[in-house]
Amino acid sequence: MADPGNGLAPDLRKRIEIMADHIARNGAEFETTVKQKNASNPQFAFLYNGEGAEYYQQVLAKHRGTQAPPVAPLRPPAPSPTPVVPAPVMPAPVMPAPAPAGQFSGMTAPMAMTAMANMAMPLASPPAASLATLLRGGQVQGAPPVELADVLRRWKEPQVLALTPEVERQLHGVIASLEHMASRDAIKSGRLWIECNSALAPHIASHIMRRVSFLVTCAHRLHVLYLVHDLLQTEAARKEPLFVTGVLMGVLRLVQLWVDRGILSAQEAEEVKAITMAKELPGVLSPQPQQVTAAAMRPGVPGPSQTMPPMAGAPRPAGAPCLAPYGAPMPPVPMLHGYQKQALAGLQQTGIQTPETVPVGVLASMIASVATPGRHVRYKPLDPAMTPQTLPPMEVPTPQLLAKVEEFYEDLQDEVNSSAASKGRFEEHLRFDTDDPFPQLFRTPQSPPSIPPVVVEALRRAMSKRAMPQALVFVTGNAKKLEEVKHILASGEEELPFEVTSQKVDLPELQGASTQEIAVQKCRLAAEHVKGPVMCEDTSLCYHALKGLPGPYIKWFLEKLGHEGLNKLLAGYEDKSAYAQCLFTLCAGPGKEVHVFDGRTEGKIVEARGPKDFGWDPVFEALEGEGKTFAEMTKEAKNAISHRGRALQQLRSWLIANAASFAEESK
Ligand SMILES: O=P(O)(O)OP(=O)(O)OP(=O)(O)OC[C@H]1O[C@@H](n2cnc3c(O)ncnc32)[C@H](O)[C@@H]1O
Ligand SMILES: [Mg+2]
Repeated sequence: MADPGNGLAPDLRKRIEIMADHIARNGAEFETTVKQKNASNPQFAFLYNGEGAEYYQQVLAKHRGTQAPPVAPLRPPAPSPTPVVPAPVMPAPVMPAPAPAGQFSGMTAPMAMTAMANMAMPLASPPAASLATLLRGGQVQGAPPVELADVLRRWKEPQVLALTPEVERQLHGVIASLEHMASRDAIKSGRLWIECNSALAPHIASHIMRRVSFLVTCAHRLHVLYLVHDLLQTEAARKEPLFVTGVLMGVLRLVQLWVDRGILSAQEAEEVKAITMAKELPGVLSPQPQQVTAAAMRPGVPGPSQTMPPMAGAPRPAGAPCLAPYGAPMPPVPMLHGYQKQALAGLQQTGIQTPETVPVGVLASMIASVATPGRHVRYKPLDPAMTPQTLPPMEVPTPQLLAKVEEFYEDLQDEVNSSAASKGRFEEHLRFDTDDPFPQLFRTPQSPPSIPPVVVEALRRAMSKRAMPQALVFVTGNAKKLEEVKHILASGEEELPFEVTSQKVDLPELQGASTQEIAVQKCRLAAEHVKGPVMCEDTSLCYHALKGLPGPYIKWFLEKLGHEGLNKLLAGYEDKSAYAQCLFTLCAGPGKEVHVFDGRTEGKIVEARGPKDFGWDPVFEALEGEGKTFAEMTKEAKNAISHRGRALQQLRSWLIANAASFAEESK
């Protein structure tokens, strides 16, 4: 039988294998929950018989030691507020829950949970538990409903045990450090501090529990909860990422993690959930404002309207004992269970609820009721190992794409022109207002942005330049030629869309039937030598009287006869006319086609005049040279009419027009 995993993308296979492993270990309810959470997530389509479903069933069956069921098409479960609750599979640990092992055994689960209950504000619902049940806020089938009064009877607040002023001050600092942000560092250093003071764990726990009630903002309370959570997590010595979204979901998931780690029993967790979700606590009276104030003014305890200065201990009343003996009960503090807006002194008069005045549990319930399932996306930091660290290579734009870009801008421009009531109005969009640093263009919503032609042109050039080979090598052994070529390219109106470099190679002086043939052969040799795109140049001086000779062999004639000899060649002829010919050749690489560009300048052979630094320049007087030999002319004047200038102009135009295809050919 074919392996259903074959053909799946490696990351999908991996995802399926991990998921199957987790589901096999955690049971059907876990699977149900994961399915609900990922109903609209295409990455988990295999859960509801999308891509990879067969492989998923196979891996799952292997884990479970069963036969994979046939994959029938299913629809992803629609997120429902009242989903079907499968039978729980996790055995509920025996109560009371064991305190976490390790040095911080003094911080019992009930203590931590009582602290949390204070933060979250109370009340009831059913017992028993599982992750699925908790997350769905549902009730386990057949389980009796939780009696809230009963829960409260069993979950008593622990006694608040006195701390030394110094420890109290330090604890104050730990909690204050979480006021604005539960940063990883703040939580970690808080946990380390608690672990260092593990001998005082029960005292610290009870102080945290009491203080949490008085923290002014819900966020601050939540941050302290994170600290408690971190502590318990570390104690349980197991790390696993949270993957639940939303405030309430986060809290409930936290509770479930504690269940998973044996810190809480499932029963306890369900009770905590009941308390967290409750809008009111039965039979718990709201404290009188003065009680709260009195409690708030207790040594080291900030009042409800006080903010905690970092690392600052509250003043101790004069004459008060510095330190109650460890373990000695402190005077009673008011019960602060339940949703008690009166506890927030100064705010009860307004009747206005703000996030700061609504306790965490109530706020979480509100958010849960308005939040659409699946709308929240859990924040997940990017994993650098899975994130590309460099940009992908830039695609070379094709000529068609470039044409489309230009077309687009043209259309845009047409649109602007036609939508403007008049030309004048359009121009107004482009005008800068002297009082307004921003041009109208960027302010008028009805006018589409106009891209100035100069920008379009620059863009086109930049793009076509990028499309060019890295360098086009001008192969020549003649420094004077190179100098002229550079000069001509630099002074041209249109920039050559690639970078010209040069390489001095003395190629063999070939002979052939025609100047064209010689030039083509030379260029092929050059491309072989450079192993890339090249351009070459061959110059001839052709006497009409001698039927084109010396032509391509002018180099030898010049070397052997000099300027005088070049004149003497025509001594027997009336016709002193000649033309200079330049053949530029271009080749994309070894074995590629050679393109030839032919430039000519008519003139006559005269006695040498002018500087003698470049070939036969002193003896050639161009017809358009106003009586001057090439040697007597300025560089600009010569290049404007020269054989070289003309051939190079043709080459430039061709390359600009065929930039992309030449680049493609040169690959
Ligand atoms: O390496 P390559 O490019 O072949 O350089 P080269 O000096 O060998 O040049 P040619 O084979 O094209 O030979 C042409 C001869 O004409 C000379 N020459 C070329 N262009 C010239 C110009 O514009 N004016 C005067 N003399 C020129 C050049 O110095 C050579 O003696
Ligand atoms: Mg040569």
